[in-house]
Amino acid sequence: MEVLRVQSIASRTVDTIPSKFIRPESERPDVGRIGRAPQLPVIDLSNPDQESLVQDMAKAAQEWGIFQIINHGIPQQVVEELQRVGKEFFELPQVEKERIARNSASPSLEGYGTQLQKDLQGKLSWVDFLFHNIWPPSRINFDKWPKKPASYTASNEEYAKHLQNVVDKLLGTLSLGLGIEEEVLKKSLGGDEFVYLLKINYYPPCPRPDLTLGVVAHTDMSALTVLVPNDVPGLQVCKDDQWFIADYIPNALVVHIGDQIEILSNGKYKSVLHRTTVNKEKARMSWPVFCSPPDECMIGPLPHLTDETNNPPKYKTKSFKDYAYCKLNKLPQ
Ligand SMILES: O=C(O)CCC(=O)C(=O)O
Ligand SMILES: [Fe+2]
Repeated sequence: MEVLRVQSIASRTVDTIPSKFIRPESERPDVGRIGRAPQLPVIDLSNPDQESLVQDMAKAAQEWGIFQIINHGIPQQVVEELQRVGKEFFELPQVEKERIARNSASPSLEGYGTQLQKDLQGKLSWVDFLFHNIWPPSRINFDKWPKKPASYTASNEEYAKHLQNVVDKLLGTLSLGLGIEEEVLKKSLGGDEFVYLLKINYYPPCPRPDLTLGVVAHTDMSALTVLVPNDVPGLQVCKDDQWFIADYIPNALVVHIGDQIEILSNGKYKSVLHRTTVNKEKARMSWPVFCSPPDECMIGPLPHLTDETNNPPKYKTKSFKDYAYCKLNKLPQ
């Protein structure tokens, strides 16, 4: 069955978009009216003063649930390679991309595709994507990795190798920020079985960016997400019930706190509500890596952080697999 991709629709539309992409007025990005974020918190991962690093990151995770990291140790050229090969993949002829299309009948998210979640209004989003795991090796299925360009595999493996150090540092620092031992969050999330799922979002240019959204408002179901953006802005974040346009500084990585860390922290850290807008002239792209516990891992508020009388658990304990099933099917948790 042929699936129509947003990229193909975009290449045929000049000044209108199909009605399936038009969001109800209350959901439109409303770029003219909403505010610009003062600046997403910036965390310097190379800060030698551990105490201030811990405090700054914990504050950002509590107040925003999202921050940018600089001096993260991933060489710029490794990030640029990741971007280059991903962009080249999306610029291939459609038949080439369809070779690794996601099988919509399979429970796996991996592969090239369009629209993942059932939208309650039956609306579509202005984005195509590619999903595949990049870590650990036991979770990698190269059948869903592009064969073109030829350097795709090496560039993604190199990025995954560097990313692990960053993720370990983030988890360690966030643990200390909760007043618990450095290794607790990582251990609770499956330790070395922690799964890194790369997504590439490709938002084609859109003649009516005022009417549609790239990704609709959501929180990530991961534990945390580390994202490389391209140079086209479009991320909006919700803080204290207000939407803001988020600006980020060049070469920073954007870290989202996801649902699993909100749950483990018993709500102290916030899973950020966010969405994306699209651009009239340029393709926007982003490379989030969703870092999540393995399917059978049980996640609930950490016993270190709760007590039945003063601070009872605010969330149920359940396997990540059950959590993900409810989230993707919009069922109560
Ligand atoms: O493109 C972005 O900046 C964010 C994408 C996103 O939120 C997602 O894919 O979950
Ligand atoms: Fe997201």
